[in-house]
Amino acid sequence: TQSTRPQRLLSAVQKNATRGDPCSVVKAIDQFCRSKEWAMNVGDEKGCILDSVVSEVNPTTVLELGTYCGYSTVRIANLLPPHAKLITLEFNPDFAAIARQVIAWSGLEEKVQLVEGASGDLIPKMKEDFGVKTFDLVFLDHWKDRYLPDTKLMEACGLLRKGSILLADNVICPGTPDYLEYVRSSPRYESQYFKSHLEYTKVEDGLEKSVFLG
Ligand SMILES: O=C(NC/C=C/[C@H]1OC[C@H](O)[C@@H]1O)c1cc([N+](=O)[O-])cc(O)c1O
Ligand SMILES: [Mg+2]
Repeated sequence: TQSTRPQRLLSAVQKNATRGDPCSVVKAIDQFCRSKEWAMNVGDEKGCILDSVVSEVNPTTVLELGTYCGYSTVRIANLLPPHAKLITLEFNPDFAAIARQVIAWSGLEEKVQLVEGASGDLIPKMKEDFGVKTFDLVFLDHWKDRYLPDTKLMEACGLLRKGSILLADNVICPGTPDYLEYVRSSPRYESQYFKSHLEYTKVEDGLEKSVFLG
């Protein structure tokens, strides 16, 4: 039976990265995606912008929407302070299974809670089932047409506080026009665009950082 791209990505991590070394896991995935097969990880260029935002926010509670193979999960978790936690939601069980192994290889499983399911179903359960009050940082990287409805849902569920940061991938490519319009025009957000490129390509893409003003 044929292997899948996520399975081949995991094999590359297990072959080329050192167990317990998150940076070597990130490097191995980027090398695989540049030299072997493109995959929809945030990548090294946008990854540096992600790192700088995570370091600046220094969050205690982080939500990631769209785990895929766990690349950005590892990047974020690697920068978290000791008792901080990252909850990452993934709809696709095959992706989730690969991501668990990538996260384990990096040695960061203590900081990460990967939950399988649809963001629209799981977000309303964050307070009661996951003991979350509010999120300091949310990284949006799942279905592009879910960014806006899920943002409105987080607002409605009281999961954002004054100063909570939303960081959204792919606001240009594949693009999230309704989300971008919302965070840039709403008086409840202060937004900033970080111009970059679609992972492993020369195509323009970027990250949108939005501060919730309460
Ligand atoms: O669809 C993208 N991400 C959403 C992922 C969707 C899939 O993973 C989460 C969900 O379970 C679904 O199975 C995407 C697509 C491109 N792209 O260039 O097509 C680039 C990116 O960075 C992306 O995050
Ligand atoms: Mg993306």
